[in-house]
Amino acid sequence: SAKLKFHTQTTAPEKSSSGRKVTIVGAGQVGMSIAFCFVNQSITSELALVDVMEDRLKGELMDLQHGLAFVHNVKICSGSDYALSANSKLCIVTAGAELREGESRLDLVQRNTEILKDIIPKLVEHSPDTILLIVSDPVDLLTYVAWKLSGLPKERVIGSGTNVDSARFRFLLSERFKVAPNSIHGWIIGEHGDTSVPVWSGVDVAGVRLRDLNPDAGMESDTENWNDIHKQVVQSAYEIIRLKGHTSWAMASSVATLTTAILKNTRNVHAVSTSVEGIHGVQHPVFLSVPCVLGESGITDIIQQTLTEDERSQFQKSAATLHEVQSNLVF
Ligand SMILES: COc1ncc(-c2ccc3c(Nc4cccc(C(=O)O)c4)c(C(N)=O)cnc3c2)c(OC)n1
Repeated sequence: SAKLKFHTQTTAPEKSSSGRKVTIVGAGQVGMSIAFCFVNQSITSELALVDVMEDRLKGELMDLQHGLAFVHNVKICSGSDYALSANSKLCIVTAGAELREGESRLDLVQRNTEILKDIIPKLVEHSPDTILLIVSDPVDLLTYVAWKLSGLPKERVIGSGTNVDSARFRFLLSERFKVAPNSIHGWIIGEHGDTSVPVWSGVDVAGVRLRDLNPDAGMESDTENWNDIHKQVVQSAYEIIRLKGHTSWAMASSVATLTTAILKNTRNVHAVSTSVEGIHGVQHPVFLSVPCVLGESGITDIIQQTLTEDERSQFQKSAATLHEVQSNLVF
């Protein structure tokens, strides 16, 4: 059969992986949006898609591969065998049960804990040096569960946390400031979702602090109602799910940025979920989002922000709630 003739130039064996291989577990809306983002932004040249639904995976693989002629090449493999994830620098976990009618978040976290009990040990078995990035919800609790199940050092178990919340915050601020979202510093920390904490004292554009323009910004007394923006951030996930059924694009762009920081060791600072024991007076081993420096070894440093008494107490209240739920988890 017709075969290209090579003048082979090296006797070196083909390397087991590029050192920047990424595995995505979960071929749902979020997992595949991340994969599509990776292929189009050339985030990595080696991608493994792992899930239990083999037919779905095969279709997604074929559809992604058929677009490779238009972008930088990516070696993509897929299947239900976790050996496909071997030698991954980063494993992104988007798998998980969807909230069912009448189910509470606690029920969901127990079901998803069961699922992580199957997934995490297999990922670590095939990539003992990997970094885990947990996206499944409730992300702060599931990142703690993944850390306990993996046995990895805490700097290598990261939750997507409030990275998307902070991006939504910066987008909504950009609509009022009339400048681009990536020109605005704005941090949402703590628990991803309902009880996240906006750090209003940290909102600035080119060093011009919102609190210097409006000392009441973020307070109930604020006549300009800046706090409505945080309320919109909390509501937006529910609103998007009501309107389109799920969220995907912002999370995919967020994960692509976090992955780039890790693969390229950029030391960019992102709001992601990490162990905050000893931070802002938290005594328990819980995972919440704070500004973290991301590099090739995972979370190398946490930026110590100065919080107001109110921000600090909100943060500690979230920590106490997560600690309570964690103590009821069976795994
Ligand atoms: C002990 O052996 C074993 N084997 C497989 C699983 C398991 C169960 C559900 C999984 C899973 N979720 C899933 C699969 C099927 C149904 C549901 C659901 O929400 O009903 C959720 C996913 C995913 N992509 O969301 C990915 N992997 C899974 C893996 C498992 O979970 C406890 N245990």
